[in-house]
Amino acid sequence: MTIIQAVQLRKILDSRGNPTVEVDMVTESGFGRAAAPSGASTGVYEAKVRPVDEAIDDAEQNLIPALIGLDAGDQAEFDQQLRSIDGTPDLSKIGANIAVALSLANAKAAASANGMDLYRYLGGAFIKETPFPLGNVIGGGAHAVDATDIQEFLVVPTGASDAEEAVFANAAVHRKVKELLIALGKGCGKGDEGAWAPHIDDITAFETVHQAVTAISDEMNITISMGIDVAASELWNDTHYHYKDADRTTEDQIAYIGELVDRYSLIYVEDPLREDDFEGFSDLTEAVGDRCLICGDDLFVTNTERIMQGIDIGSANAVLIKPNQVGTLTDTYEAVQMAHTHGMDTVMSHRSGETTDTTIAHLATAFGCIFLKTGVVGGERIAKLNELIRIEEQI
Ligand SMILES: O=C(O)[C@@H](CO)OP(=O)(O)O
Ligand SMILES: [Mg+2]
Repeated sequence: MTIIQAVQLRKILDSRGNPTVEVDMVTESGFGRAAAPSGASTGVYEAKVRPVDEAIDDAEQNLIPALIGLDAGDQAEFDQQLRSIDGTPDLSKIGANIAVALSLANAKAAASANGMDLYRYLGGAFIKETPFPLGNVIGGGAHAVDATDIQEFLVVPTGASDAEEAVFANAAVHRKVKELLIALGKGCGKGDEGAWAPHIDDITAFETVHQAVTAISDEMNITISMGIDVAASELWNDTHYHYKDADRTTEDQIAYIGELVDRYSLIYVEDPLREDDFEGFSDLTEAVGDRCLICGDDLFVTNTERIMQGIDIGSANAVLIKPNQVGTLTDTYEAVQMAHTHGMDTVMSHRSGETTDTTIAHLATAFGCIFLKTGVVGGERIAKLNELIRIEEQI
């Protein structure tokens, strides 16, 4: 049923118009398709992507033949094969883009051969809830030109009764933000992930999102909370965090983020400090971790060794999970397990360069992540949000 019979690789478009890899995997009675996403604000410790054309050529000659005949139902063995054929710690030989597309397609082929949806196949019989969507409504940083310094101003309807209501609440906030920006004379286009990308300072962005959240909370009668992804490595210039209106030392940055958490009741802060500053993260978590999730993205890069380093000194209370940062589903699963075992929450996340692949909605549900971070609008974002709604309907 699950013996791999054929694997096809192809180059497809991603949401930024760049090429990416898609894999079709066929087993005796199953089919799985998955595509690799890509980041703009990538962490330096992420697994390494290879240029698509050469990576596909190389894989067709040197990798795919070794995968034919393997059992897609044995995910750990499949991923181990990828790792041993690659032979590098960062998957730079076969390319993490090839690896992640193969690894996810393998799981989907196995699920399909078993006549199951991926979330059920991976999550088992006791899965009974989906995560809530966490989406950015204003953004800048590496995702838009001339917009905010902070990369993502996020919202999550923590008081919604289910994920479907939450998805629509986020969309309503996104619409309200547009209205408020136009009223400010700051009407604008969107960044890579569908968030508004106005030419405003960060505090104006906070105030605008806060106003939008308050209005929609009242209208829908649910609590909607705010969060941010600072993507601080992008602001760091060796000595300071460089904002358009200020330079902040690490101490200043920790104090500033702490103030923002209290001023805007932020429940989620991702990458408040640069990707090597485990200690700075720990100081911030100590200060506000009782009321806010401090989440490591570039800090942890979905890598168990780095997550363990953070656990040892209390760097964070949440881990961002991006399968393509680490390259295989087995490694992704182990990262989630390590986080949960140590009392940390996990947030499954899209990348800024995406396709209409919906796999992360299934993974987030199967793995018990608290949030699915995947934008609010835009075809490649709503593909995942709509899949979340379908999954919720089934469980
Ligand atoms: O920083 C992030 O969390 C991601 C997704 O929002 O951005 P990118 O994919 O560009 O790394
Ligand atoms: Mg991030």
